[in-house]
Amino acid sequence: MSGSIEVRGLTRTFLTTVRRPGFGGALRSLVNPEKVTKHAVTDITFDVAPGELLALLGPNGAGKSTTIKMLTGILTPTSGEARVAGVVPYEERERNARNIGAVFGQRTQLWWDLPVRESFAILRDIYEVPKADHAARLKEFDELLDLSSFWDTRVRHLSLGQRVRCDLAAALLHDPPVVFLDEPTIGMDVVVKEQVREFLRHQVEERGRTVLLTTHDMTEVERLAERVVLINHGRLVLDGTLDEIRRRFGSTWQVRATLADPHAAVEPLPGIAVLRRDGPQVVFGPDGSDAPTVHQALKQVIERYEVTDLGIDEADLEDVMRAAYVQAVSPAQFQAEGV
Ligand SMILES: Nc1ncnc2c1ncn2[C@@H]1O[C@H](COP(=O)(O)OP(=O)(O)OP(=O)(O)O)[C@@H](O)[C@H]1O
Repeated sequence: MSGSIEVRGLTRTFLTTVRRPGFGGALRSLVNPEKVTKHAVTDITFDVAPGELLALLGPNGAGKSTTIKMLTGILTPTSGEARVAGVVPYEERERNARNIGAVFGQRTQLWWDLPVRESFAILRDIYEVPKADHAARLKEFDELLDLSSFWDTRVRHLSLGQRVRCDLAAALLHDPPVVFLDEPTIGMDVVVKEQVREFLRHQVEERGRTVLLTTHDMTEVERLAERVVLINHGRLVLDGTLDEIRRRFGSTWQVRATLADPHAAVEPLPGIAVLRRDGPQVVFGPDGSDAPTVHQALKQVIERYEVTDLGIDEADLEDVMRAAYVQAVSPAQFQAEGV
């Protein structure tokens, strides 16, 4: 089954009541409530290919969770449409549920008062997973997530990291082609975070699952995603690979090379300027909007010059994304420029 995600002009508004200040205001709101329309997600279009992991990024309140809720069938869009593994999620909720796994890092979907293993058994029955398949998957998940040391514990007594690992396993026990993860590693320590990332990488690379992930953790994005979609105030402002985004917004890399021949002539390379030269020490930097990524620049420098030592300084992804948020004010402009 193809695990693609197709999103076309997806829009969701909420009608909310404004509370007027003070006691008199509260009374007036009761008698004559003032309604305002909140635009949570506006005209969002993107695709996720089968077997791809896409990071959906944006500041607090940007509309990430609302988007995921529409794709998991929890919310119906105001307009636009979406297909997940060929199914319109909010029209065929049950069919969609069989095709997807979902983990919301902030809350569990397991039975709070049951030992985890019993929750797994209930899910096996709900999804009608054959016993042998269920056992094989649990074994695989245990090897990757180390669950057996606590899966006889009630969910309410698990630590956050243990609970989310169980949530991940529970979400994948029925072998869905598409997985939605809304801040799965929030609040975890670095060791558990890394374990979860390794697990996710395995699910994408070895099992071919399609993953849509939201996170505020740029290390996570760097480790897991090749492509990101950035939304701000409910609108898509950027859709591109990390390389493209780094090239466009992270133009602060430098390559420091020590030449074998201190007198060698040094010239600029395509998209690469010579920033400084001091004997054998040469510092290269990006030149213009078509500058290569730092890794491509490194390759060009090594191919062109004989060097005895190399170093790189690169803007970290956090800086790059900050620049992207600030600059991506006009979605039309960036789409026109093909970013
Ligand atoms: N049920 C609702 N009723 C009214 N407004 C809502 C509702 N759900 C979300 N919103 C509003 O829609 C906007 C988008 O919210 P959403 O939760 O999708 O953002 P988010 O990008 O997931 O944020 P965060 O990173 O903080 O989780 C926010 O302004 C939020 O207040």
